[in-house]
Amino acid sequence: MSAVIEIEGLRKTFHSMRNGRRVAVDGFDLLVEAGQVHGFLGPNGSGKTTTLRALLGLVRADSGVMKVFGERSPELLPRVAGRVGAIVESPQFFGNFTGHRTLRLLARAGDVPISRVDEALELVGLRDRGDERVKGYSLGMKQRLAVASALLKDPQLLILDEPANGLDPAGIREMRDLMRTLAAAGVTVLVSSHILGEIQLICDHVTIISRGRRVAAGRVDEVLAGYDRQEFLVRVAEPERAAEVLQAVELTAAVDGDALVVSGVTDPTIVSRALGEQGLWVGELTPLRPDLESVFLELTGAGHTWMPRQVDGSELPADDEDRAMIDLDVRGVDS
Ligand SMILES: Nc1ncnc2c1ncn2[C@@H]1O[C@H](COP(=O)(O)OP(=O)(O)OP(=O)(O)O)[C@@H](O)[C@H]1O
Repeated sequence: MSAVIEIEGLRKTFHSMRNGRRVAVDGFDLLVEAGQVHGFLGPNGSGKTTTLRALLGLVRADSGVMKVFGERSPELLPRVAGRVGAIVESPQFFGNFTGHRTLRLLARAGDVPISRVDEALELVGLRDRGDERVKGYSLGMKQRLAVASALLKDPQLLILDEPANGLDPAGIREMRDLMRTLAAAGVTVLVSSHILGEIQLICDHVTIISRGRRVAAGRVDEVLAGYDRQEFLVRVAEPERAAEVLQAVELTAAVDGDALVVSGVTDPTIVSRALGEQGLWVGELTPLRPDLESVFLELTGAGHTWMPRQVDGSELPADDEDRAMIDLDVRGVDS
């Protein structure tokens, strides 16, 4: 699979009179391969926008190597710019223009055939609303119009910074469907978000950033599997006695309300057999799979004291700040 975006050792420091020196991105790596819908996940202020801006040459990096379609960015980005659509800063549209007119103007300015306007509107599901003024659009429709503007040149790579920000669940669902449509059409998508449920539903790959550093990367299912504690929820009469029975067969069992959470279960029949032999009949035995939310909380240190680590197992340098509570939006997204 060919690399579409490669970032190695990106570092960016901001200096301001008011806040002094602030390291926004600190030796960050990212690899996005062709055909991926890649989630770029991190809490507020973790460095996502700065990374994307540096990649696109909107802000100058201190150090690091960045490539888009194999070309050094930002120096040689113009060579591949025609293959890249990006929305990193929300575009402002004229409210009095229709969606169609807005895109026609952008198409002319970008030397794109006007026939692409209808195609782009169709892709984002605005074909029927293209003749309405933008000021009458919902926030979700405006976001989709922004995506349509990035799709005008029929890009092979689409970079979207927080496309679901501020959207209601219906808007998020529309945005998700749109990204799936684009992926099915062969567009590689990099989408940043701090909404975990969204990334889990939309993306096949994920890179998690915390305080400017990569703390995990890989296929979403593999990242999740790395944090599977082989836990099961067990519903049984007399959960306290059941916990003792399971502890006697060297399982870790904790009473949770009227049920038990048992960890380290390699074979669930061991649980049902051990309990059945003591006359405790299992009413429910459900695997508790980790979701991105719990993995994210572990990796970024909230609520846990162990060190965040990379997917390759290497530890990151100790830094108390990494364990600080983070401003995390754990909104779920209904499918
Ligand atoms: N122009 C700037 N000047 C000074 N500091 C900045 C600037 N841009 C970003 N930062 C700081 O860099 C850090 C990373 O910010 P960034 O916007 O990249 O995070 P983010 O992950 O995109 O956050 P969010 O999810 O809230 O958009 C933050 O501490 C932020 O305050």
